[in-house]
Amino acid sequence: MEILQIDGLVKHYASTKALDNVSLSVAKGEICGLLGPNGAGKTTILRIINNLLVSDAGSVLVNGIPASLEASRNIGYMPEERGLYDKMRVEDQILYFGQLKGGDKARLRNVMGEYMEIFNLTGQGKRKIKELSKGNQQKVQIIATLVHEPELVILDEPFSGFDPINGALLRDLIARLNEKGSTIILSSHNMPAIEEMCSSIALINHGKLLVKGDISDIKEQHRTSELLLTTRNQLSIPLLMDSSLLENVETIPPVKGRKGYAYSIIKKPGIRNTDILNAISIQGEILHFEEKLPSLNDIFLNYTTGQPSQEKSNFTHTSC
Ligand SMILES: Nc1ncnc2c1ncn2[C@@H]1O[C@H](COP(=O)(O)OP(=O)(O)OP(=O)(O)O)[C@@H](O)[C@H]1O
Repeated sequence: MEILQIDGLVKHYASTKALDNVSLSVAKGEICGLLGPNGAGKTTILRIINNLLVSDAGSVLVNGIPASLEASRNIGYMPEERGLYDKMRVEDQILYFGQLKGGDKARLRNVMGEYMEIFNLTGQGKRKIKELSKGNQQKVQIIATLVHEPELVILDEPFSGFDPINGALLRDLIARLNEKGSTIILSSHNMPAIEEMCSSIALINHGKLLVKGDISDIKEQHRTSELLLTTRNQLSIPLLMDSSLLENVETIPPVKGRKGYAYSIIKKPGIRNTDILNAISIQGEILHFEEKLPSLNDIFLNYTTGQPSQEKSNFTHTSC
C-alpha cells in the first residue's frame, strides 16, 4: 500500500525546469532516501508534497488525498532551512507547531514530554529558543516535526549540526518510529547514514528521477565482477591468468597491519566465485575472499557524473 504517490510532476521557476516529469511512489513502512546533487530538485519535490508549492503539472497523493492542507496534517516535514522563533519558549514552540497540524493539546503535551526525554531536553521547556545550543535547537525542530504523530515523516538533512552522539540518538529514533509503522523519507547528502538507515532510495538529477528501488537491488545491478582476495603466500599471477576464468589480477599495495598478500580480481563474464576459489586454493591458503559491491556513494557518483544510459534504463522497480 502506497502512502505517497507522485505522478508526472513538472515545475518551472521562470526559465529553470526544476522538475521534469517525476513519478515516484513510497510504500507504507519504508525508510526511503531521497538523493541528488545540489540543485537536483529535492527541495522542490518536498515542498510540493507538503503543499508549500504548487506544481505546473502532475499530481501528489498522500494516503490517497491530493496534496492540500488536509493531506499535510498527516505529514511531519522538517525542511533544511530551520524555522524556529528565537524568542519563543521551547514548549510553546513545539505545541504551536503541533496545533497547526491539528493535534490535540493534551496529547501533544504527552508526546512532547516523551520526545524531550529521549533527546535529553527535560527541564529545558521554559527556555527561549535563542538560549539553546545549535544542536539543541535542532532537537526542538525535530520534536516540533514529530509531535503530532504523523504517519509520513520527511526529514531534510536531519543529521546536519548534530555531534555523533546526537546523530546516533536520531538514528535510533528514526528506527523506532519506523518499527511503530511510520514511513520516513530522508533527504540527505550523508551517504553512510542513508546506506545504514534506508531500505530504498530515489535518486534525482537535473529534475529527473534516475533510479528508484531497494538499495540491495540497486547494488546488485551495479556488481562489477570484482573480487577481493587475501592469501597467506604470494600467488603466481601469470598462472592465474592462464586459468581462463579471469580478466585481470592486480596486487593491492600492502596496508599496515594486514597479513598476507592482497589481490583485486576481475572475473570473466559468467564465471562462478566457487570456480575461482577452487583455482586459487590450488596455489595457496585463502585468508579472505569477498565480492566487492559498490557503496551508495559509488552508485551516486556513477549516476550523477555520467554513466552509459543503458545501465540506467535497466531498472524496473517502481516503488521507492
Ligand atoms: N525560488 C526559486 N527561484 C528560482 N529558481 C529556484 C528556486 N528554488 C529552486 N530553484 C532552482 O530549481 C532547481 C532545483 O532546486 P532545489 O532547491 O529543488 O534543489 P535541491 O536538490 O533541493 O538542492 P540542494 O541539495 O542544494 O538543497 C535548482 O536549479 C534551483 O536553482
